[in-house]
Amino acid sequence: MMGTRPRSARAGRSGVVLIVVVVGAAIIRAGRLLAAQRAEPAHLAGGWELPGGKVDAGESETDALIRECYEELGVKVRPGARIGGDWPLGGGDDVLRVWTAEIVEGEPRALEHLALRWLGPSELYEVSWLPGDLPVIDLLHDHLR
Ligand SMILES: Nc1nc2c([nH]c(=O)n2[C@H]2C[C@H](O)[C@@H](COP(=O)(O)OP(=O)(O)OP(=O)(O)O)O2)c(=O)[nH]1
Repeated sequence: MMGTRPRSARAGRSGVVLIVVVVGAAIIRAGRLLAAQRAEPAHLAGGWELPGGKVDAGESETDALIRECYEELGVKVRPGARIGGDWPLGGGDDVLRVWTAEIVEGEPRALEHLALRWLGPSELYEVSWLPGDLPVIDLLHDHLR
């Protein structure tokens, strides 16, 4: 969530499309999905998301997923299957790319989030997901049943 590392966006001259790739981890355990409540920035605070964040320049997407889960949750994860393709974020060219992920070490803690919740299929829509996440959550709903 935090940091000042260079990003993988293609910045620069006019005509070049800027794309920020955000990776998200669908951590599912015993039929429940791990949801995380954002602490910042102010306009997103309180919204719920999949743990993850922006891919750094030169970093693979799955390495970014592993890094973000360690930074945000204090756990080591192993990425699994990709869930869908590019999920559009916020009306621009930014996209969310989601993988299932298995925790191989540690127990998740909210190191950068306000709260964490393990949501079963009947609880999945009890939290206010960030708008861009809703189509992904619909798809993940099928994985939980
Ligand atoms: N991690 C994550 N971000 C999401 C999801 N859905 C969604 O719209 N976003 C948005 C929120 C943010 O605008 C952006 C991710 O930014 P971030 O702040 O988490 O990224 P980062 O960890 O690399 O942090 P930073 O250095 O830019 O502060 O993507 C989601 O499910 N997970």
